[in-house]
Amino acid sequence: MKEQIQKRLSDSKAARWTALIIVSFTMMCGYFLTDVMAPLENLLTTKGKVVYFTDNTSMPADTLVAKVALFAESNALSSPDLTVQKLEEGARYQYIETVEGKQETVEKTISTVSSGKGWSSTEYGFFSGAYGYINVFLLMLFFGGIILDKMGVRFTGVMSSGLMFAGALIKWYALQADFGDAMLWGMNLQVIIAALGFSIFGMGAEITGITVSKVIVKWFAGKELALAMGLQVAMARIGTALALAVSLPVARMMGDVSGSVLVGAIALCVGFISYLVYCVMDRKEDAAISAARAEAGEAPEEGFKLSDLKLILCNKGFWLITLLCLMFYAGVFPFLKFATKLMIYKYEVPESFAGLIPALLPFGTILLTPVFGTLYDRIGRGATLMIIGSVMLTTVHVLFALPIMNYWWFAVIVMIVLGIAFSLVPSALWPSVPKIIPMKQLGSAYAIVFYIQNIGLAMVPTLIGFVIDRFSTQYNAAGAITGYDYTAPMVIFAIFGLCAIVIAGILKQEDRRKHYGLEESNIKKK
Ligand SMILES: C[C@H](N)C(=O)N[C@@H](CCCCN)C(=O)O
Repeated sequence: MKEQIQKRLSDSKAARWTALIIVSFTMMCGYFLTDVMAPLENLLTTKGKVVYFTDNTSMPADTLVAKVALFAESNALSSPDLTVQKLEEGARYQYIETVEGKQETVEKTISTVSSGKGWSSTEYGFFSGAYGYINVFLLMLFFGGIILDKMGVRFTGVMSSGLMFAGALIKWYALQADFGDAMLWGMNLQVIIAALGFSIFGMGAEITGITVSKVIVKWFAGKELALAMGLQVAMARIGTALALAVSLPVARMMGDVSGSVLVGAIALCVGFISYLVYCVMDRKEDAAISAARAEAGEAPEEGFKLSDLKLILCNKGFWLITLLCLMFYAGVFPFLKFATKLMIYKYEVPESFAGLIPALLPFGTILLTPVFGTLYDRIGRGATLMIIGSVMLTTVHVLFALPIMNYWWFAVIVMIVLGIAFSLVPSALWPSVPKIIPMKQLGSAYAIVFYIQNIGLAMVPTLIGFVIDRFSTQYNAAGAITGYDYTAPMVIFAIFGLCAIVIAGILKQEDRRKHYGLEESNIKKK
């Protein structure tokens, strides 16, 4: 038996960590594209051009033109003959601004000018939720799990990472093209085509996600499984953090939001190639497994049967993990899509820096997810970690909802707490699935968890976008938007957190009854 174990490629530390890095890189590129539009919400929902000044403030271009004209008129200066088209980077303009109740003449220099798209918050919410539409409504994620268990990680991974790339290209095409006023289903045609691209991308990203999970279990079962999953999630978070931090600067530099998506599409092309490299390793690992089995006189492992689905679906522990995943992630990923604008309007952070505060969230998790993963590997307590994380998530959303402490530093502290919660739950949740479901059904099991989770990822942004348009947007007498009150959307996010606490509590009880081992360590003593 010992000899057989030595022959597997995954028994080489270097080989299994290399495999992990390669597949995690592909996933990281996917996460970059997933959140690349989040910091651009303000730009996407502004009509016409937006000017960014060197002092990191910004304003719609037509507002600046009007203010400059008004300044010239009230100071009896000759009219500047300025139009939005004539605004130039590096040019200085004077106008009147109300600072702390007093009117002051300010002089600002334009840093960059970018094109807004004039989407409504509902359109932005519809577009953000599109990530999950094909997965949920066409059951593609569900079928993706079956394809994974039937066809294996090589075929499925190549197919899904190819879909991510194709979806990103469609999204980029939609954003850089001009569709004029063309409408479909009551929405701008650009929104619909960009959403189609994002849906295809989302299908690829989720199927790649379950494939990568199966790859990690294949190489790390009985070894550093939670640490490996934690590191994969940490690399994914680097993708999210980079998206939140660099997306707006890139869009400003390239003069249009499509520039950031193009960078993501290029990264995905590299991610696709890196998965092809993993396939070479996987083929060798499979050959080693088959050879070792033949040598030991063992029959090849039985394949996945559709009847296996019943075993998954009848497992109460599995459903609790799935529902916890739905509620917890509904409170995090959709929140990130709206967090930059929350920073601008509730905490008065200049738009140029506003994306950096939500970016703290994934940055914190880069370090903490593997740390909590190691903790779970060594001392267990998985169900407890999930309860603590859910309590933190709820507290954070309640704090964001309350009309108190509207200071940027408070938002930073709360975001760091959210980062800890966002490390605790994923580092315990994902390695707990193989404790409840056997390896040969794992692809389908992860697919069902992801499927249910995607219902939240698809519907919650749409719901929040609608709630912001309907209940949070404040207007002046002339009908222009003056600000946003985020109480209602944040209360909705807090409710998801509350549900997560209840479910995590029941899961811990169920673990005590069924002995899944969620509170036990992962590393098997030899
Ligand atoms: C969005 C995706 N379905 C997801 O849930 N991703 C998780 C990581 C899943 C890792 C499973 N081994 C995340 O926390 O980003």
